[in-house]
Amino acid sequence: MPTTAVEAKIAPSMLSSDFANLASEAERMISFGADWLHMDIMDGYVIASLRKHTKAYLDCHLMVTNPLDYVDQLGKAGASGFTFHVEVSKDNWQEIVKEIKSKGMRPGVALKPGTPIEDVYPLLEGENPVEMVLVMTVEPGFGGQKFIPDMMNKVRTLREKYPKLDIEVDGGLGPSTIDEAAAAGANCIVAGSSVFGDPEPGRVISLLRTSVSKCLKPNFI
Ligand SMILES: O=C(CO)[C@H](O)[C@H](O)COP(=O)(O)O
Ligand SMILES: [Fe+2]
Repeated sequence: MPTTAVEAKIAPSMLSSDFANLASEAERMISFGADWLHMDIMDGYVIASLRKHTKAYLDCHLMVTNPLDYVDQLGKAGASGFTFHVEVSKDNWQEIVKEIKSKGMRPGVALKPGTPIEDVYPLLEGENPVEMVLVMTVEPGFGGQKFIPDMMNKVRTLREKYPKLDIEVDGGLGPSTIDEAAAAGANCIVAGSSVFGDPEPGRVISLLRTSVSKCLKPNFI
């Protein structure tokens, strides 16, 4: 299990950015105080082209059926975190995690709203555990959907069991939903439309961070 302190990580989802200006959009978010850039992946070309322009942590969320097919490609493209879905990796997650680590990336596992939290427990135990769990708070697919508050039960359960784990939430996060997610124990926050759609993205990033930081209990450290 991870032993480092749990920290707030704010990750604007580049799915909501202006794709024609990806490099300057990334630079803009980092200058506004973003910690990570969240990349929703269909293939690795976008990662490779953005990597040429930024040193930022590229937090890649693989919404694909065969994650193993993407490990080598994303490793070469310069991905930082590689988060695959538990629903498509029940039989080969150990091999996927090993491959991710061998390419120098950080493994994470995501689960869809209909998937029980117990399904990720095996991936957090043993010799080669994942280092982050991404609790989807909308159905994967596109930005701008409504946050599903029931998912906070999963976050709470996970935080109680794993005080030092990075727990990421993704979908519908913004000023009106962050307090609920932070109170449940989420520390990595993906936010697309709420950040890119605001005239002051830096203000939203800072608000998200403040909410998470307030809830980081001493026992998480
Ligand atoms: O994984 C995703 C969609 O499947 C995106 O990361 C997510 O939609 C972020 O966008 P928003 O904050 O607008 O909901
Ligand atoms: Fe995502």
